[in-house]
Amino acid sequence: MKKVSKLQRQIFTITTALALFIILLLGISISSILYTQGIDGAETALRNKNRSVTTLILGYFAPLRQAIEYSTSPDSGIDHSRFEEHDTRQAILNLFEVLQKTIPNVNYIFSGYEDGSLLINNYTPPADFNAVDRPWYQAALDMHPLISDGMPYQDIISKEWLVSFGKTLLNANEEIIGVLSIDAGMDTIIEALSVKDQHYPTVYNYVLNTQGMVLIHPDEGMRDTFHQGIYAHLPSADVTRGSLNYRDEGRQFLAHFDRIETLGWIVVTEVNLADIRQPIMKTIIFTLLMIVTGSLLATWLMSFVLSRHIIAPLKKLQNRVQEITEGRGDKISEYSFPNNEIGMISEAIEQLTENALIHKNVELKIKNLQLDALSNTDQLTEIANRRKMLEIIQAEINRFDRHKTPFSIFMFDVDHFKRVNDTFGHDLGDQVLIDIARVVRSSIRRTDTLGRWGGEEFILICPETELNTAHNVAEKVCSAIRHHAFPANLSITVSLGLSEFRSGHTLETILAEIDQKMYRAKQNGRNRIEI
Ligand SMILES: Nc1nc2c(ncn2[C@@H]2O[C@H](COP(=O)(O)OP(=O)(O)OP(=O)(O)O)[C@@H](O)[C@H]2O)c(=O)[nH]1
Repeated sequence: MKKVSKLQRQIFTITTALALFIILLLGISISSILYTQGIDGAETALRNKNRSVTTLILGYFAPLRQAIEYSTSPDSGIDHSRFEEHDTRQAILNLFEVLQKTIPNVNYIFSGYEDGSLLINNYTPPADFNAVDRPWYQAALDMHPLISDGMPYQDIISKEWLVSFGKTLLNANEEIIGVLSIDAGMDTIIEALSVKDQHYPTVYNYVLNTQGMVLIHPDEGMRDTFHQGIYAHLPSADVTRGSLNYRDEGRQFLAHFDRIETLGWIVVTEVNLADIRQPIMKTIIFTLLMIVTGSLLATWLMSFVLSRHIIAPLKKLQNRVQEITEGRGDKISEYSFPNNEIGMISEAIEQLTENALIHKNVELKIKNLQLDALSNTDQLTEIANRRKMLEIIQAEINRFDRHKTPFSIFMFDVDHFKRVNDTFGHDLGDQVLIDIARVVRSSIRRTDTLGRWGGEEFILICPETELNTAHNVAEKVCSAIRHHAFPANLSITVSLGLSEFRSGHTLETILAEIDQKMYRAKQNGRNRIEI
């Protein structure tokens, strides 16, 4: 698995935190908007439903009420005070028949009189029938001189739901002589009340009378009961319609009501709030899920894009700098930095690193050279030391082995040097050794190498030099020392052993040989050359 970089993790954490913050803000505002919209929508649906049901009821009963008004008024041409006369009775029955046929939904139209008699077509009342005792008669008396409220009731025989309206009949002296009433079928109204709303199927309608008694309700059990829940929350009678929110038996309801004054009905359209909340909550949860998914996807996409455009070049830069610092800087990088600020900065850093490294390398080379010089040079005389001389001799031996190039080696030791030290001190002794090195170097070829072998012993190597020539060089060296003006007018001589390297010699044997020759020169009186 690809390792996630620290920067990548930081970008991811920041963008995710930002996304969660946005989700929280969006979530709160969208939830509250959706909730308010949902409730508003339900309220509008309740209002519209209620309006349509009320309009239907009004439209349904209007012709019935007109028929009552007409039949009880002098316009009908009937004098009801003469109801006992045969012709009048016949005229009344004829009028009833016409109205029954022409007005839809009319079941019966009839009139009852003070004497208990009833005028009606196609109906035979029971033997003990007394019109004055019937509820419709009483209702009309109660509402005199207006038409009584619509009073729903169930027919005893057919079990059909009916509604009746009535109005008092008056004589010339404006005295009540009877009641004219219409019975109408309620099927159309009950059907209209029970039609479900397409968007809010749990919405239902019912009808109360002005005293809060349930006249019509989809739940049969509620009929003729007092609806305390809503009645307690209904505003005063002068408010004809409106919305209300009430709690009943632990449940909360949203309702819209409309008073139909001519009928004495209150048409209520309501819904249990829990039924409305459920789809709203579903919509909110679905929307929130979409927001969360969308925001997180956008965040991850943003992290990915940022990674591509920021982290990838930085990672490349990191690798490139590492390559350079590990000495693999000459490797051609397959990656080209992007053409933006990051790319420019990356290239600048790459260049800086390269320059810094080149500078460091130069410094290192100088230091190495200095170190090399120090390890190969004698501190006092500044000529090659024993280690370096061994290297040079070995190189000459190798050349000899390959090309048979001749070379000679000298070893010389300062005579009675101890006395110099003892007499003039160590510092002066040092100065003598420095002078010897300088004098000898100036009297030999550039290709010859002088080195200090240790103490007051020196060694000289002369490449491409045979014994005879080497002997001359030795003479020249000894003479130069002898004639040099040393401090304190000291007269310095050396004893010198000299050999030409020949086949059969090795590094060890040639060194041993010249050492012995030098020793012999000492033995033979010093200030001399032994070949
Ligand atoms: N000042 C000085 N003295 C040195 C140095 N290296 C060796 N010596 C001295 O050189 C002297 C060498 O003495 P010896 O080995 O007895 O030889 P010599 O006195 O030169 O006598 P012969 O070699 O027999 O002629 C010693 O006193 C060393 O201390 C140096 O770097 N500086």
